[in-house]
Amino acid sequence: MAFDRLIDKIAEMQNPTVAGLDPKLDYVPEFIKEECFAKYGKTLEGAAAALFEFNKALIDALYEVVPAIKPQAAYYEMYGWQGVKALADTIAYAKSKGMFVITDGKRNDIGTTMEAYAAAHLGSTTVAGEEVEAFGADALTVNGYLGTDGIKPLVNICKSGDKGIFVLVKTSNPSSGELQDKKLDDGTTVYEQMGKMCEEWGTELEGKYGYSGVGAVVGATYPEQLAEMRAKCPHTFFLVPGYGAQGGGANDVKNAFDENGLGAIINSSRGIMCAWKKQGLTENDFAKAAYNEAVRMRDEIIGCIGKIKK
Ligand SMILES: O=C(O)c1cc(=O)[nH]c(=O)n1[C@@H]1O[C@H](COP(=O)(O)O)[C@@H](O)[C@H]1O
Repeated sequence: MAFDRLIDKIAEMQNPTVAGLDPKLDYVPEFIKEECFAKYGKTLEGAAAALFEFNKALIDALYEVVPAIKPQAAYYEMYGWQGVKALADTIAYAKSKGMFVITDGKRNDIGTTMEAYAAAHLGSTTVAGEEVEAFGADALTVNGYLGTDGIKPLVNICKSGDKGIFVLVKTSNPSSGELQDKKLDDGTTVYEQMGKMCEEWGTELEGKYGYSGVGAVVGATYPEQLAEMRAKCPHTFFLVPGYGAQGGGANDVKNAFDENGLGAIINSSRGIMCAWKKQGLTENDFAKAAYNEAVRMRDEIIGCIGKIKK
């Protein structure tokens, strides 16, 4: 099961974090952009080449200390098909370095269309009888608010292809409570209900460490809800965004973990990509700064939760 592989890497590295690769062109240092624009012009192709060079340098700096990356698809799609190719190339490169890849697409649709998304991001696509992998991530973020029809196709592919999903449960953004905190007739909240559905969907994808292949997204910006959901969803592995740039710290995310330090992976995107700004370094040292920040983040979280035990 895919999250068993992720847990193995987390425990081996003693690092429950994921580096978010959300590379706006503004974050890419001038020297990389100049090289790429000289080669391809100030075009989508030039921009996409710059994103990939930036990502490659970050992956090279991080892969020995950070178990996973999470590229958010929007930052690639905004540069057209050339950007989407940079996403595919980034996924392939991270996998070649042994990293676990979570594509952040927050996808959802009705059953048949969801099957197409599932094939695109986690499974394979049939071309004239040949099975071809399209993006090939290990896991995908999804929106479960269309219900079981939108999740079932993913569960099937996760089962056959050793993949996982993270379903949005309690998101990190300020207005997430407008809908997710609403109380239902039985007194529970909408996000609680979604957590319960993750537990149910996950029964088909049991893992050896007690966590299923159906994970949940719960934001670092809501530490109380993190604790509540950790207790209520004992088989659901959490992806926790909101650390760093959105204000979350180690104390806010510690509730996401179980007594063995398992059960969650904490994301930081801008905090890692733009770390040089806070370290008195120049943008040319962005990769070194990203490494420093990844190590600091790891040490801060491990300092709070203790050694990770499988
Ligand atoms: O699914 C996500 O990853 C996600 C869910 C959520 O509730 N909040 C959230 O910030 N994210 C993503 O996590 C990343 C956070 O980025 P930083 O705030 O720069 O660390 C972005 O890619 C967001 O799209």
